[in-house]
Amino acid sequence: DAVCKGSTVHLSNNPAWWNLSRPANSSRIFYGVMFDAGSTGTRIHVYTFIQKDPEELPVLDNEMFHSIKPGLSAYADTPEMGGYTVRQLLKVAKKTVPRLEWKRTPLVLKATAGLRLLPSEKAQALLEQVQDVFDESPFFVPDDSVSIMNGTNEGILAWVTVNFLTGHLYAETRKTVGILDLGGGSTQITFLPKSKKTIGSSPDDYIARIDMLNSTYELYTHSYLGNGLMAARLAALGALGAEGTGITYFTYHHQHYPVSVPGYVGYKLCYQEVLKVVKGIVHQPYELKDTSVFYAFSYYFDRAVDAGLIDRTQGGMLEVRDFKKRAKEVCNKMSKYHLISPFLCMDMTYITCLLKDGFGFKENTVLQLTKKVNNVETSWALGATFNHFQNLKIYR
Ligand SMILES: Nc1ccn([C@@H]2O[C@H](COP(=O)(O)OP(=O)(O)O)[C@@H](O)[C@H]2O)c(=O)n1
Repeated sequence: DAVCKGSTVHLSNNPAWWNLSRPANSSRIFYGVMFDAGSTGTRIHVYTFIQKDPEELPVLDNEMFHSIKPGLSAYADTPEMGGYTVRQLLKVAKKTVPRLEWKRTPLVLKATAGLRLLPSEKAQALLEQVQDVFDESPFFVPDDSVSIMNGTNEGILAWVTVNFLTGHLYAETRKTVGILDLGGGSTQITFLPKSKKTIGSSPDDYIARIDMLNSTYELYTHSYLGNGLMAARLAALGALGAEGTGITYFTYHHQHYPVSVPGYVGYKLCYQEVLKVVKGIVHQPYELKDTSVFYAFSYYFDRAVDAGLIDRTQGGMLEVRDFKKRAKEVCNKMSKYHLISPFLCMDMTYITCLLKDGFGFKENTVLQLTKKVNNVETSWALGATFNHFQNLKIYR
């Protein structure tokens, strides 16, 4: 299957990892299947792990990844069709996991902002359909395998994934990287504060403790529901009213909105409008100045590609000011960029506003834009799999 190409992870910058020789006879190979039911799409991750020592984190040997659009919430009124999309994705797991391993390979699905924002009976109907598909499958279905994940865990688990894949969780230095995730419905920020003041000056529910690899980390983390890129577009478009020129359709949360995209508003006016979605809502952590590097993915990555700031396959390093500079160019030269996406001006301006006036990043903060690290998706899904296998404990 050409779509489902696998990959092997080499963590060459990580001595603890590197020193592991090829699996001896005592090593066990096992698999984990995690579904990410996001607001804009559903994705399957099939992980192959090698466990040498039961006391240590397993080695990730391979990830098989496949995604489809739209997300489950698009089937709010036809939940059985939502179940069908999951059944289609399950074929990837059947192809990847050897038949003999099926009955001990767990299937887990976690839904994010799309289902959080639906009326609960509609969300439940979708989850029940997924549960039926899982129950009919030949795989192992643990208790609580189909659920809506809370936003705090979404941020923490993405932080775990990125720091695991970059080798930071093994290093003695306790140097880690922060993460910025911009989804369609919600957005997450998570980092390990260096200063006690950051923890002291944060609302209690912004701090979470996790145990992993014999270390405890006290993390700053928050998920803003309604501040994902599509949710923010909707809020800002409402604010801009009908002063625009062309009519276009904007589909979000299973609704098609005929919107008049402003022909020319310019960066300043656009910034004023998106600021209303951010101001007074986003908490600014005390310390963001020297928190080394932040990894930014999802829509941060996609829009940086669309705006020509980074290469789609390579990703790259940007500073916050690069988003601002390009947002101005896109908004003030709409004719050049309008063809790429009528929303690029608004999206780039929102990202700039969220980073600067939202979180309070400095203009020279470095953002590492990444889709994959060592060929594995930067997503909460890997961290959620560790959490499931009890290699990671979260306390709140
Ligand atoms: N494994 C993944 C998952 C999401 N994404 C991107 O994340 C963005 C949307 O995230 P989402 O649909 O999960 O949104 P939320 O439900 O988290 O708000 C899109 O840009 C996706 O392409 C990705 O690049 N890789």
